[in-house]
Amino acid sequence: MPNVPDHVPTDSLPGAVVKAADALAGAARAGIACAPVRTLLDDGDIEAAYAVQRLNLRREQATGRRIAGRKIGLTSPAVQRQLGVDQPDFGALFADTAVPEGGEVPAGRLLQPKVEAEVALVLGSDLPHRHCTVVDLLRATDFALPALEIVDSRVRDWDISIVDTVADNASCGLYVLGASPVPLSGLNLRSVQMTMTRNGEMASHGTGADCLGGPLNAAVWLASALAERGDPLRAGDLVLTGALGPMVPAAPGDVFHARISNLGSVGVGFAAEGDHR
Ligand SMILES: C[C@H](O)CC(=O)C(=O)O
Repeated sequence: MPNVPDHVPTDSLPGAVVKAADALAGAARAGIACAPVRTLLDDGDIEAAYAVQRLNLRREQATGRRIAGRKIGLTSPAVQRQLGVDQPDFGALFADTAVPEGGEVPAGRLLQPKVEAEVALVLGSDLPHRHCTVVDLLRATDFALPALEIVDSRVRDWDISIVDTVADNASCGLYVLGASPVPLSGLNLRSVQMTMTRNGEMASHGTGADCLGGPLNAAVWLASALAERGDPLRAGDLVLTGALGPMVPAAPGDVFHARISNLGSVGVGFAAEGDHR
């Protein structure tokens, strides 16, 4: 039995949900990816997968970790093709998973990292409406930033279905924010162009429109989905709106830089193997 905090009650949850949550939490703790959890849950049961996600988030919060915002995943056709899924999902971003702009990801911190570039939004007001509109979102957003999300999977070889990735907190790993916040006024996020290099070579590109037709559409979808579940976005939340282009696997020693037009640039490195600072 994996060693997971036992002070979050699980009595009211189906056994399969607890078993899947234990498998993913155990994999994260041991640093050894597990078998897909879709075999434990009913085929395509996305709500059960969100129940798994919520249980493990509650367990982490019970250890003192703080949720700083949300990520949207699987927004771009390129990423959907890479993973064989056809709908967006969401997960939670912990405050302690932020990497400073230009910083380095320590060796061994993640199991199977991949990097993607996206638009981040920071909210100045709550978004409590089940039918959030673009206007609600525009009024609630303080500023945008370029971001790198370093996704990771606790499932062996990224052998994931939508159920696996939702259960696994939408494959969250770490994230990096650019240094200069940009107000939304005058900014057309649909038409921004993203290019990302790995070790100086072009590795991924896309446009704002590649993210569910525009990062604001993705954020509206998220705000409505969370309000519907009674856990709305709040003032101060960070939202990673989803990849603008394909994810790129990261190896020790790699350096990534992304530029998003009108937003700026953001970069991160991966420590060389054996460099466990
Ligand atoms: C598997 C991840 O959710 C991919 C992601 O973060 C994205 O598409 O964005």
